[in-house]
Amino acid sequence: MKIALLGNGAISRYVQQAILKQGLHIEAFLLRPQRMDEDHQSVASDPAIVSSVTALPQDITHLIDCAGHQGLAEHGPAALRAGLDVITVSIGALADPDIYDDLVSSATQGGSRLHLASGAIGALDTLRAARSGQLDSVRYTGRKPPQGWIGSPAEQSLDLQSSLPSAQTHFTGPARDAALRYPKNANVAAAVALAGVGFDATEVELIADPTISSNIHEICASGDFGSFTFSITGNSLPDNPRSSALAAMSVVAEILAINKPISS
Ligand SMILES: NC(=O)C1=CN([C@@H]2O[C@H](COP(=O)(O)OP(=O)(O)OC[C@H]3O[C@@H](n4cnc5c(N)ncnc54)[C@H](OP(=O)(O)O)[C@@H]3O)[C@@H](O)[C@H]2O)C=CC1
Ligand SMILES: O=C([O-])CC(=O)C(=O)O
Repeated sequence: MKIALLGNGAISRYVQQAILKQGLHIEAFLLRPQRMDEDHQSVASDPAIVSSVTALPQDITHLIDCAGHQGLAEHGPAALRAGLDVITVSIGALADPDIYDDLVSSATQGGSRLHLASGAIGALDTLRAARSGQLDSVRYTGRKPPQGWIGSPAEQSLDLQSSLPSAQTHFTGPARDAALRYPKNANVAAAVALAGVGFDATEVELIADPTISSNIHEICASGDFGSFTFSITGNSLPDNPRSSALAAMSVVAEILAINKPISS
């Protein structure tokens, strides 16, 4: 397994430290051209720093996308066409039908696969199993402290900088709209949609809540299997209040799963 990392933000930095502890090496970083001069020696010995898939070393087998929707849309298809497996946490990008189709046709062409990390949520296995029967309804609620929504459309309806008097809903609608409008905040909505009833039938509510200090994600689903409610209170990454630590951990888990003879 020869790994290249796409992006060098909060999730990428967590992944770098975690996989090095597991004895895996980072062979290359795929970064924006203006980021190529930054120092990455602390986490990888002499990595290649490139700004396109074609410039990656020939022996790279996996591209790990920690760069968000734009990064996946820009580099994912080229990597898949070149035969690299791609692991991504930028799942909301798949809500755009053009990007989705491009990723599917590129993987088919390259004989490669796109692996979706589970991200900041759990219970996706339950949804996947439940949809084999009739899955009637799936509702996802994402709740973060006000600062977790900074830089999102929540800013248009709420003053996130001053203290909100109470929890405020700033989005209700289908998962497709949530994922496309909140590229840094609603990847979980996309993961829930893809595992369950799809982007258009999954109902989403997004809430800025001044009474909490963690990111709380909840799924309520019902169908032939019965019903379930899943809730997780996720700590943020120290470098980015928007992103839960579990999202970065799920990327690490996905990388480690690739070399295991038994997948669990
Ligand atoms: N599935 C899930 O549950 C979750 C998914 N996410 C997704 O993960 C993404 C990353 O999160 P996080 O690490 O916290 O965010 P950060 O903003 O800390 O890091 C993003 C990194 O990606 C880089 N980047 C962005 N676009 C490109 C590009 N086109 N080419 C190369 N590099 C690029 C940024 O570079 P620069 O600084 O130059 O912009 C930056 O280094 C989020 O945007 C979100 O979409 C996040 C949390 C949970
Ligand atoms: O990290 C989280 O808690 C969730 C998140 O940002 C996303 O779904 O994009």
